[in-house]
Parts: sequence; C-alpha cells; structure tokens
Amino acid sequence: MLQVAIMHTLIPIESPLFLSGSELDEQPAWAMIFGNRNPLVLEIGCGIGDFVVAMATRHPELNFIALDFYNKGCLKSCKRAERAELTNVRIVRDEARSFIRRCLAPASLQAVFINCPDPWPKRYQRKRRLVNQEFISFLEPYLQPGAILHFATDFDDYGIDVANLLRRQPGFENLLAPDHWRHDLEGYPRTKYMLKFMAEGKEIYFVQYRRRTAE
Ligand SMILES: C[S@@+](CC[C@H](N)C(=O)[O-])C[C@H]1O[C@@H](n2cnc3c(N)ncnc32)[C@H](O)[C@@H]1O
Repeated sequence: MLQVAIMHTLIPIESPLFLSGSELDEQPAWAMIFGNRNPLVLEIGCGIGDFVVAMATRHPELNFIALDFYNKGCLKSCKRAERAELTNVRIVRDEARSFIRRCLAPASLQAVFINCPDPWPKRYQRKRRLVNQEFISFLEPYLQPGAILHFATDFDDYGIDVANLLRRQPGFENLLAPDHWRHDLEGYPRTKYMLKFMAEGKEIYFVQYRRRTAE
C-alpha cells in the first residue's frame, strides 16, 4: 500500500524575541530572559501580535509574554515587535495551559489578556473553549493578588458565559461593576479579530476582573 507522508514543516522563526515552548526550561528565569525584574503580563492567543505590540509600546515598565500555538502568528508577532524595536516582549509558541503549568510561578502575573479566543460556536464544540470554570480555577493562582484578567470576545454567548462565571468566583472582583460586561472600553487596543467582527456589525464583549487581595 502506498503511504503518503504529509510533512507539516514549521517555518523557522529566527528572532531574538522568539521562544519555543518545547525548548524552554521548566520555570525559566524570566528576569534573565528580559534582563530586568519588571512585572510579567501574559497574552494568550496573540494572533499576529498587534495587541501585544500596542500594549508593550505603551508600557515599557512591564514585560509581556505573548503566547500562541500558531507558528505563522508567532512569526508575524515577532516581526511586528522587532519593527517596533521592543525589548519588553517575548513571543512564545506553546499551548496555553501547558506553558503556564511548566513555565510560570504561582502569583507571578500582573495581568492576563485573552482577546477573541476561538469561540467554538456549535453547542457540541463548546467544551473545547479555552475559558471555562476549570480554566479560571487553574489560572487564578498564577495571578498576583490585585492582578487583572481581561477577556474580550465578539461571540455573545461566550462573553455572557465568562462574565457569569467570573461573577461567581469569590476570589475575583468586577472592575466594570455594576455592568457585567461592556461593549466599549476606552483605550483598549483593538485586535485584528475585533476589527473584523466590528466591521461585520458585531459587538465586542469586554469583561475585566481583578484577583482580590487578602483582607
Ligand atoms: C481567533 S484568534 C484571535 C487572535 C487575536 N487575539 C485577535 O484578537 O486578533 C485565536 C488565537 O488563539 C490561539 N489559541 C487558541 N487556543 C490556544 C491555546 N490553547 N494556546 C495557545 N494559543 C491558542 C490561536 O492559534 C489563534 O491565533
């Protein structure tokens, strides 16, 4: 029988800003990687890197880890961050949960951004969504007390679900109260996917919660 091997070759990424998750040590020394001890911010699913570049340009006092398992997106993100001459960004190709578990210490993140995660719109697909109760419980200990979790989606059912989920978490407080979500947040950079959905007339759901500090 003729067997046809389909090779999925990854375009090599030769950028000083790129880190392959599979080659990273467990619990890498982020202060060594960034060359300073500035607070860490994580973006999950950075896509083409437009958001992280906008944020890292505004906040040179923070170190941004932009994560995606999509190689081409990582390549585009690296090019974009290099063009902006940023030194406070690293683009990591890895799966979010696996990366967080292996490479981040408890209470090490000052903020997490999740913009337009894959919506898995069909009912039978929803268990594949990244953000659910299990994920929030998993992520919470990696946030410092006072750290902010930013979530944005164009998919109303996902936005409302995450807002309701976070509302029930005793460890988090709603920064947009009394609203559970907003459709506009001044100053929040719009991502490629947000702009695409907005052009189709869809509304974005922004949800923002802060991990409570101990009383
Ligand atoms: C719909 S795109 C949104 C990209 C970007 N945030 C934006 O708003 O334009 C979702 C991105 O998340 C990435 N992604 C989805 N699940 C992931 C996971 N578990 N770990 C890492 N990246 C993930 C995908 O590869 C994709 O690039």
